[in-house]
Amino acid sequence: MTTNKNNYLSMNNGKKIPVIGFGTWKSPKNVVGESIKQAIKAGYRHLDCAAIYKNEKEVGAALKEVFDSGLIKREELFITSKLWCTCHSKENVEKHLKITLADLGLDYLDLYLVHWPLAFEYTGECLEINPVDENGNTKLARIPMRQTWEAMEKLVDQGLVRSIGVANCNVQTIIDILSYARIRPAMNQVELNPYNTQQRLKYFCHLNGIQLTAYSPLGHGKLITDKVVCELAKKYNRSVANILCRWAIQQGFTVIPKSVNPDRIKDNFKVLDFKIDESDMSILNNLNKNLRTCDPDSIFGVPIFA
Ligand SMILES: NC(=O)C1=CN([C@@H]2O[C@H](COP(=O)(O)OP(=O)(O)OC[C@H]3O[C@@H](n4cnc5c(N)ncnc54)[C@H](OP(=O)(O)O)[C@@H]3O)[C@@H](O)[C@H]2O)C=CC1
Ligand SMILES: O=C1CO[C@H](CO)[C@@H](O)[C@@H]1O
Repeated sequence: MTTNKNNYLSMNNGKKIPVIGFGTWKSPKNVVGESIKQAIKAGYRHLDCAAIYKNEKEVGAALKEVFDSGLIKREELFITSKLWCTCHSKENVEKHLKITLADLGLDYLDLYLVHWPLAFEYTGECLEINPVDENGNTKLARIPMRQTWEAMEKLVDQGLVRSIGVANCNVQTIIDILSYARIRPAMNQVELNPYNTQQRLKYFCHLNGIQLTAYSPLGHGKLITDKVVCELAKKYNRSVANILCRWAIQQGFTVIPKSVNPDRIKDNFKVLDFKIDESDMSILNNLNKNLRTCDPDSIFGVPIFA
């Protein structure tokens, strides 16, 4: 087994999160388990899951195998999951965390995130991405973020989750949460890559002690063919994915590339043993075009970043 060379970042509650994690969105049910096992063997100690990815049962089966085989202990892993937008009411927050825990076969999560600062009508235990009315408009629910956040805080009190945070939050939404939070968000997981550098959000989160996780670090695959990044990959004798993940780590973010390909899973982890020069970091930052792969306007018809 590969030696665990994970580096960690400290969150505002003193808990540590490995800087390199493993994404699971769009990992099909029949391969996600194998990819989780390969990731753990390659050295990943941080797994990024979500109820809406609809593969948590399969992730859980793989975790059971690795725990039962003695390959790794539960406490050596940092496991994140996320509350979907249809489950924001105070009753549903605890109910759906417990469904996620049962699916993953765990008795606690290291980090539970509110997946979007958006509340949709409840669709029952079978989650829908966005329930729509007869005109195709997303059915929003009148549930203030404060209700959801207070329910998230209770999960920490009960010992069901070690840390809580948010995803896809802009500066304004975080200011709102900080105005009533008893437990401050430890993490904001957002789209971060050289096409979407989010400098203002980075500055704000840093000032307020909130760590950032870079999701879609490869631009959901789109950045892999970028000419500038390909040139830098040649210069450093690294893969394009390595350059992109290293860019995120050097900004102080945790990063969660996804792959179901065994060679890429191994390669994407090799980002802790080289450094990109400051001048090349600037070249990467200059690629910014505020491009969002996960644009809530196109996914849900709700332009929350406008
Ligand atoms: N909080 C949120 O709202 C969101 C969270 N996320 C999280 O972030 C994770 C990562 O983001 P994601 O959008 O999946 O996209 P990534 O930016 O990680 O890119 C994944 C894509 O790149 C391919 N790929 C992976 N490694 C390589 C490589 N070394 N060379 C070439 N191609 C590669 C993958 O294909 P293959 O599998 O075939 O290798 C896949 O198509 C998600 O899986 C999820 O866990 C993502 C979006 C939103
Ligand atoms: O994590 C994510 C990926 O899948 C979801 C559903 O399509 C996205 O909305 C979300 O941001």
